[in-house]
Formats: sequence, structure tokens, C-alpha cells
Amino acid sequence: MPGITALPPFPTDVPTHPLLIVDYQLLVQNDEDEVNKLWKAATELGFWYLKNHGVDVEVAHMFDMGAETMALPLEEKMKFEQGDDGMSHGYKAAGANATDASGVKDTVEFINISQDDVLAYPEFVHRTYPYTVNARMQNTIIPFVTKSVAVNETILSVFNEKLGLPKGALAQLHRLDVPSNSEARCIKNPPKPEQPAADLKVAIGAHTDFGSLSFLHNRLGGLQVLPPGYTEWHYVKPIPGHAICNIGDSLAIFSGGVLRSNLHRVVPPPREQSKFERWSLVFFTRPGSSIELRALADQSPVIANAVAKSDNPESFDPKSTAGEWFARRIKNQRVKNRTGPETWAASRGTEHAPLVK
Ligand SMILES: O=C(O)CCC(=O)C(=O)O
Ligand SMILES: [Fe+2]
Repeated sequence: MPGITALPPFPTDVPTHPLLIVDYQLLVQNDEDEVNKLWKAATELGFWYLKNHGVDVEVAHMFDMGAETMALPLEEKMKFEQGDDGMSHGYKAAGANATDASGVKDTVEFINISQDDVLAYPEFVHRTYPYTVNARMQNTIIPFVTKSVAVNETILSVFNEKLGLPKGALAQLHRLDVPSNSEARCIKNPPKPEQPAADLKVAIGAHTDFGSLSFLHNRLGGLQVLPPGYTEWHYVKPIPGHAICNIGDSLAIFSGGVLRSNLHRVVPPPREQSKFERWSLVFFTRPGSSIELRALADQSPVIANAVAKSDNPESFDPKSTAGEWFARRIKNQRVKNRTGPETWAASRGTEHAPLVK
């Protein structure tokens, strides 16, 4: 992977969607203006930039781990493949997932490393990993996961208070000592000469994230959001040192739709940037797998009120645990499981049922 400075900048003439910039250090200090800014971002778009998060060194090391892992022969990587039964830890080859209802294949390969496996190391809770992962567990992956967990826990505690939930309610749904699908993901998308918009090859299809919070680091453009009220996709411009954070389905459901899980996708980077490999890294915080996904209306008047005002209150009680919700979405994305457009439909989350008016 070329050093950051060798990459061409995001073009100035490509439209982007601005995100609010939240300062993590101010959040830690419970600064009122910063808390309000985060709340605005999380309830209106569901995406924001996070600066001063203190994870840059660990992120750079994680990209090295990703490059070492993706450089292994495909045959070796396939020994650690995720399978097609709804498990997402391990390796996913390019083309294993559909990107739309017609079954067009994705172009990204990635390695997902389970939080439970990282925290239990040298034991493994869910599965084993390529030696490139094991070799960097102590000096790269444990520090990255530990810091990312702290960042997401801080953000959850802000939401907990703003939602008027009893102290620790969201933390209780995201405990580190119960099995979850929380994981780190390092993604590689190969370079592609820029294509005409009409045959745009999507790298990751439109989706909402499956869990609660995503803490994303990327260098090149390609991430796009479909902001509420718009019909066109907008690029989110990467800003050096700024992570991109977003809300996923579980938090949207727990909060009765007050927190927004917004649609996004990944396309090849624009212009000159399209000639380079695109690397991204995400830490996903997801609820304990046995937690019931349901609006926490009985614990918060704010949430009860949002559900009462909703057009489709049933979407806040999907009769699914976090683990079932996740496995269903993963499984039905797989091209191997595809029977037709209904498989894509079965992989969907909250995106086709707007949670609040
Ligand atoms: O690569 C990116 O910028 C975003 C990745 C993403 O949306 C995901 O893995 O869920
Ligand atoms: Fe995503």
C-alpha cells in the first residue's frame, strides 16, 4: 500500500456531502456544545467525522496487517473463509457477496477479526486466523481494538444520557464479556480505471450497518451516503486524521429511530484516485448476540414517544435477537445462497422502512 502522501488528493470538482466534525477529546470532557453536535449528526444523518480520537498509529499498523494478510495466496486465505451460514469472522473473498437485487458481485476482499477472539487471545472464542493476523495480535490488533472499544463506549454513553436512559443501559447491551459479532474489518478494493457512471462497478452494495456503531478509517474516496431527502448518492470526502463514524441498525432500533442508520455504499474512488488500491478499516460495535432487538421504550420517555409517533412501530420490534438479525443479513448477502431477488430482500435491514417520519 503506498504511503498516504503518495496518494492523489480527493478531486476538488467532485461534489461531496459535508459531515459535522466532532472532537473526541471534547466528548470525553462532556463538553456541552460537542455533545450537542454529536447528537445533531447522529439524529439527522447518522454519520459524522471524529477528530482527535488518538488511534492513528494503531490504524496505520492495522493497514499493514491488512496488506500482509491480503498478500497471502488466495488458497491460504480461503482456509480462513467465513462460510455461508451467517458467520462474518474471517476472510471474505471478492465476489462472495451480492451488491444488489440482481446479484451483481462485490469487488472487495476483507478480513474480519472478532472482538471476542482479540480479547481472549491467545485463546480463540469463535475461530482462528491467518498467521499474519496472529503475528500482529499483541502489538497491533489488541491495541487497535482496545482503543476503538473505548471510543465507541464513550459515544454510547453520550447517547445513553441524551436518550434519557438509565445509567449504563446501552453499555449493558454491549458488554465485552458476552459473545457478540463486534469485529475489526480491513478491506481492500483493487484499482479500477474510472468507468462511465452508467456502468459503475459498486465495491460494496447499498446497505445500512448491521450493528450499533461503526468507526471507519479510509484514505481514498469511494464511500457514498444517500442523505435523507436526496435521490442521488454523495461522496464522503476522507479527511486525514478524521475517522468517519456512523450508526447501525441495532442502535436505530434500540432508540426507536431517534438515532439514524443511514444507507451507504462503496464505489471506486473518483478520478486519479481510481488508479490506486483502496484500503479501509472499520471497527464495528454490535450488541451481545443474545440481546433482543427492541426499542427501549420502557426505559426512556424519549424513545417511547418516538415509537408512538412512528408510522410503523412494528419495525422497532423485529422479533429477532442481535445475533439472528446479523446472521440473516450476512447469510442472504452471499452469492452462494442466492435464489433470486428475494435473497437480496431477505438481507435487508432498516433501510426500506424509514423508522421515523
Ligand atoms: O470502506 C468504506 O469506506 C466503508 C465500508 C462499509 O461501509 C462497511 O464495511 O460496512
Ligand atoms: Fe457499512
